[in-house]
Amino acid sequence: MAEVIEGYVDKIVFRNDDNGYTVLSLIKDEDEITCVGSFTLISEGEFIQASGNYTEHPVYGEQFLMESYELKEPEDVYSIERYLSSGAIKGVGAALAARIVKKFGEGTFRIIVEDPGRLAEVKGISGRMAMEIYRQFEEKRDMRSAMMFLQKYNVSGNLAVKIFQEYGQRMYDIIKENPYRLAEDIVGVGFKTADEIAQKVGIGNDSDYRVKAGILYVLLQAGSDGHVYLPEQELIQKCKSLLLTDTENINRQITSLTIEKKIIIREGDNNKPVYSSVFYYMELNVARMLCDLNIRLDMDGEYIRNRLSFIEKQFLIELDDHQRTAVMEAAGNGLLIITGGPGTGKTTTINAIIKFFESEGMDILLAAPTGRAAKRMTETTGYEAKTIHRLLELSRLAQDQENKFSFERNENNPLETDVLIIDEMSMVDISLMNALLKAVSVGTRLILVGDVNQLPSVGPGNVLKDIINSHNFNVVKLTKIFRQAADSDIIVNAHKINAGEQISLDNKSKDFFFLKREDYNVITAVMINLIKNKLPSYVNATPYDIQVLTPMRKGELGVERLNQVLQQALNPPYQDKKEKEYHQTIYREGDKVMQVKNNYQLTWEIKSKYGITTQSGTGVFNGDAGIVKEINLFSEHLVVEFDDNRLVNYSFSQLDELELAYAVTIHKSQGSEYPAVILPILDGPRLLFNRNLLYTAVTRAKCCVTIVGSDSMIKFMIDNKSEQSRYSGLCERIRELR
Ligand SMILES: Nc1ncnc2c1ncn2[C@@H]1O[C@H](COP(=O)(O)OP(=O)(O)OP(=O)(O)O)[C@@H](O)[C@H]1O
Repeated sequence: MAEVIEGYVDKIVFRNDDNGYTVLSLIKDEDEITCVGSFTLISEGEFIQASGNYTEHPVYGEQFLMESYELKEPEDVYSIERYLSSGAIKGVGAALAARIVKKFGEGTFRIIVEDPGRLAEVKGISGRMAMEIYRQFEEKRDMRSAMMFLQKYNVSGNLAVKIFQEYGQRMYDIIKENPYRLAEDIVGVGFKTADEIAQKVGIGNDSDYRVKAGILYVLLQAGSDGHVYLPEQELIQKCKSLLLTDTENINRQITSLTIEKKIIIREGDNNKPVYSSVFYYMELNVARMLCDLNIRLDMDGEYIRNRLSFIEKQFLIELDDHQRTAVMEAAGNGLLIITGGPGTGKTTTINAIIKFFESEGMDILLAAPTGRAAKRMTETTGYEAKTIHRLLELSRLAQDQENKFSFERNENNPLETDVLIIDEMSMVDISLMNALLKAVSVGTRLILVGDVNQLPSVGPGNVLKDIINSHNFNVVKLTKIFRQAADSDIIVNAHKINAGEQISLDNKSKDFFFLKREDYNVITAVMINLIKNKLPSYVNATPYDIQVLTPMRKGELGVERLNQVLQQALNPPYQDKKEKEYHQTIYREGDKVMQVKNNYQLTWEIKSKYGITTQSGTGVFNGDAGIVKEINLFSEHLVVEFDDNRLVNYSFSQLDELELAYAVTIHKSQGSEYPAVILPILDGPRLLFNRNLLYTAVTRAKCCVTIVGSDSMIKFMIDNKSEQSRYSGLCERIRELR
């Protein structure tokens, strides 16, 4: 049986803004009661009637666990004054509250609502302020009504606040007429949520708003599959199965969206590509800016050759012909692309290029698309490399709008450098490329380095491949595997896989092993043994550094199941190790986890051994891996330690940004390197099991690759050249500009 208590909210002791979890002290007949519960909207000074039960917290003692509450109008002058002076109404402090109540007594709230102008009769309140008091008073009430209204549509408290803040009272009309606007205007509302609301409101399947929103949603989804556009027929088919409406209706709304300039159709092109306009202009810009940068720069060839010989002597290195050409082209062109597989001398070439420009007294900047790749570039060149996001100085983050960010460095404030070298270009998608190129002014030498055979970027586009295939720019392909690299079977096998040649699985190698096992459970048991016992000493690393990479998310050998099994084996429940279950995943202190989306707002700090913060910053990126250091069940937070001892606090409601990372997909592993990689390869979708995927997986390992599973599947993957195709028009856009 729930108990009911009444009192004033004296103080909000703690509030988690993400999930509304609140600890407050309530004054009831001069007693102070600690109440806890998830309520976003309770403010200090309010008089509430709460129902719930008293519980005993092991650390904090007796608490009242609130299940629900009702806001009561304060009934007496004392209460009214207390409410007004609580800070609930900004600009009204204790003295002013006392004067208002003295003047209007028990009728104060009625006056505020019905005749707010009269508040100006009180000394210190202008007519303007009177209206402001009214507005705030009403807004609180309105916000509550809005939340109650949205609750009918299963909209969470947090989202309801966002919706109300965006639209105010217009919210009711928008929800009744076109809830699909929510999907456009509010981060956190997608087509599916809007569609659910629309159904409850009674909006029909064929509604124009619905069909339009559906078309935009399908294009957005295509983007998350890596496509920059969709051919018209494919778009229509996808819309039909999503919306269950007829082709004619879809065609009509495609036309309408074209007129509104929300989408662009390339009528003349083969498969009639349909772009969301944002992507279309990105692609056009990238093509144009690349062509603009691609100018000949005046540098005497003989002079460069001499300088280079000098550098080679100085650093005791002899570049091969391709590498030398790369340095010459880098010096004489605004734009150069260098591509090659592992061990073909890309890093050595980058270093020679840096030395050359440095000896010319030029400014050089280095960057890579991910934190890990930037760190590696720093290590191999000895110069600081930043992530592209940092280089471009990410800025002005609108609250809660993690996808809407802008860069300080752009066409109006370009990077001040003579040379810019970007590594791991295969991971750069069309929107990052667009942002990058905007910040590079003509005359700067831009050098793009990458391995075109790696999997394409996670985000939309096929940027590196398209640039190379356009045959419009200077490209140096490095193909020779240098002697030192040729000693490594990881590198030799990677090149074989890429060339479609079968690899030897006879275990005569020192760094490439194959264990034939054909049963899921046996494969898992073998992997656990490798991680716990065999590999750490072999590669001189901790079990944490040994990474399982798998092609899939689902299935017996998919990321989801493997993470459960590996967690149980490598970090089982233990006495006082704290845990938190969230959406069917258990996070436990000591777990290996990975951030799965870019979050530019998350703050990190580095602490000294005395616990003092010595450095702090923002931004945790997709693919960053760390360890759960601490779980605090009371304040509902979890602390993860990432590379370089960066500590990041996650509220429990942010846990969907983290995944267990004992196993990760090969796609997610791009740009990372691990001392040892274990690949469970048995069976799965044929389209996915291709050469490209195996190549990317193998090239993630520095010291040792172990494949556990089926040799026939490995053979199949090497033979399977089919890549999942991506719809991207960058190559054509570049060619059009010739
Ligand atoms: N011109 C050269 N002469 C002799 N050895 C070279 C030359 N260029 C590179 N190497 C050696 O070949 C190996 C691979 O070179 P490097 O690390 O530059 O290649 P990479 O393409 O960057 O490789 P990865 O992509 O695997 O990092 C290194 O041991 C390097 O010292």
